[in-house]
Amino acid sequence: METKTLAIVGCGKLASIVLQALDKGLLPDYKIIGTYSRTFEKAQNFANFIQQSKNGGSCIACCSLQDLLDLKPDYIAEIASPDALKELVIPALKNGSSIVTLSIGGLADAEFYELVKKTASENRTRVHIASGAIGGFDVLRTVSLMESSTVTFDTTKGPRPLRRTPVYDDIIETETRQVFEGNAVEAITLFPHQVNVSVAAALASTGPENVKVSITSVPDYVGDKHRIAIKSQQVHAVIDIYSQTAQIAGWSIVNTLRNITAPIAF
Ligand SMILES: NC(=O)C1=CN([C@@H]2O[C@H](COP(=O)(O)OP(=O)(O)OC[C@H]3O[C@@H](n4cnc5c(N)ncnc54)[C@H](OP(=O)(O)O)[C@@H]3O)[C@@H](O)[C@H]2O)C=CC1
Ligand SMILES: O=C([O-])CC(=O)C(=O)O
Repeated sequence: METKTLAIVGCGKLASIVLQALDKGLLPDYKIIGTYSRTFEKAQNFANFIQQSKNGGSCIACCSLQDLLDLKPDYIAEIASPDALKELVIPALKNGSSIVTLSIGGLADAEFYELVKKTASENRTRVHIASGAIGGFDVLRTVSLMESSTVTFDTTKGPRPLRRTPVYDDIIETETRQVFEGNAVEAITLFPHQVNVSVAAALASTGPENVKVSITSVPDYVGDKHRIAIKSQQVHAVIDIYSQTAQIAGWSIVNTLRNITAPIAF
């Protein structure tokens, strides 16, 4: 397999897992040639780490998204935010770069999603939706091909990640409450950093407008628990995933990158 060039957009907590994977030799088919983040110093720290890693090489810290695009990477790992994905996805695909993304919420709008599909297809590029903190996209997509289905997405969280959101109320520090019920488009609009997973599951199945999402807050709850249920005439599947931290999401970027170049793909 020919080596692919990779650039990272968003040099935060989860992106640092990609660097760990590089350093451990888990990304042998990639050269990370560029980094970009809202705060230049973070992009610089990432680039320095990559240059010093025994499995790294020359890597440029970029001052702007355009500088990163000018490097013409084969792949861009977007690990920043749904707004960053919205900003970069069309120019990147037109530039010949495929995207691996964690901020799937940026694709919740149906019209924008169609434009992304069309742009990728016209430019022979692709968008890879990382499984993030969930899984089961294979079942969701397969059942959706077979027959019509209904899909629900239920999340349990502690009050802490909800503190700076519109649904926050002191009561959730001491009492269990359902704090949100709506579809996946409404969910990601209210919680842009919390429910990318619901948009991902929805895009894999019946669509963000059609998946019913609920969020329940439980006092002192640590981590996130997600239950995805798909029900059709022939199949009923329930996917339950608990994770204590969001690290699984960072590792899912690594897994997606490895799958892209692997002789056997899952
Ligand atoms: N699908 C999933 O399961 C999950 C998805 N996520 C997504 O992954 C993203 C990253 O999470 P995490 O690493 O924990 O977050 P962090 O806040 O630790 O890292 C995000 C980084 O991206 C940078 N950034 C934010 N917006 C932009 C932008 N517009 N352009 C360039 N850089 C930007 C930040 O800025 P700065 O450089 O100023 O620090 C920061 O360094 C989340 O925002 C969320 O969208 C998160 C968890 C699970
Ligand atoms: O970490 C999680 O469980 C989910 C999350 O933040 C997201 O989907 O944005």
